[in-house]
Amino acid sequence: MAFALKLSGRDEAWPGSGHLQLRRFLFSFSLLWAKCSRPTAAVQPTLCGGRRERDRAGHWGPVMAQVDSPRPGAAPGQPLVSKLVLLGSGSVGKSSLALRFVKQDFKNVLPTVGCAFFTKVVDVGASSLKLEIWDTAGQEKYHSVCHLYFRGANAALLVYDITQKDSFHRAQQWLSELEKEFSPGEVVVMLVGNKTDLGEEREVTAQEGKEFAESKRLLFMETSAKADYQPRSSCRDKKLGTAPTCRGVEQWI
Ligand SMILES: Nc1nc2c(ncn2[C@@H]2O[C@H](COP(=O)(O)OP(=O)(O)OP(=O)(O)O)[C@@H](O)[C@H]2O)c(=O)[nH]1
Repeated sequence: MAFALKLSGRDEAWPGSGHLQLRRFLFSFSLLWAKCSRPTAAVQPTLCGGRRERDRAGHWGPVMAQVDSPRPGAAPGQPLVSKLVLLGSGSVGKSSLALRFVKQDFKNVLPTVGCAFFTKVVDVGASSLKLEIWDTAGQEKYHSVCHLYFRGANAALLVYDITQKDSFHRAQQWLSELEKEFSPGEVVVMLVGNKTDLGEEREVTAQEGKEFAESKRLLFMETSAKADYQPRSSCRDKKLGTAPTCRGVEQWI
């Protein structure tokens, strides 16, 4: 697939970058994945705190407080496995974010065809985490097949381009799609506003993104795959900040 070609799609060692912003970016991603990791054991435990009802306000969103440590049942030394899916309109930067994450690189990439898949093993605290990353094509013509790829996901990044209001609305529609596919609390969702380096062309304020994320109880951050920028680490979220995994990763960075 196109993205597999673009990114090679193979396991890579955790890069030992000393770049603070990159670390924050990776920290957020690692934490997100760690929050919803599952062991490679044959019988998997319920993911992300299990199936939950909507709360009193009718919110649908991740219940993160329950998923702050590796799932029980993983054999010592065995990596946890987590499936993460990237969703969003075409050209919002999904592949670029993945490329930044996997290879600490940014370059012009071709539009994804269908879906691309690759893996990466990272260390989070004392545990290893094998990330199965599914980068879906954002072009409308691939919309009908995307739901095939996010089935079984533990986490989803809903990516929009801060310079394209439409892409922000589209990200909200993707959330509705996820709601049809998953039970409340079954998947951790992060809303990601990308391309902050194009601030002068901004059409979606950080406040708008934050407010929507909060209204749906999603994680939220803004990024720039190009500038390697992630100013608002979701890991500073109060709930997450007290989680053992978060503390472990904070020590590590
Ligand atoms: N300025 C800027 N450009 C970016 C950024 N991230 C991605 N781009 C550019 O945006 C365009 C689309 O990036 P992709 O990563 O292919 O976007 P995508 O969401 O994967 O697109 P599809 O594969 O069509 O779904 C490319 O020209 C990238 O170079 C960013 O943070 N800042």
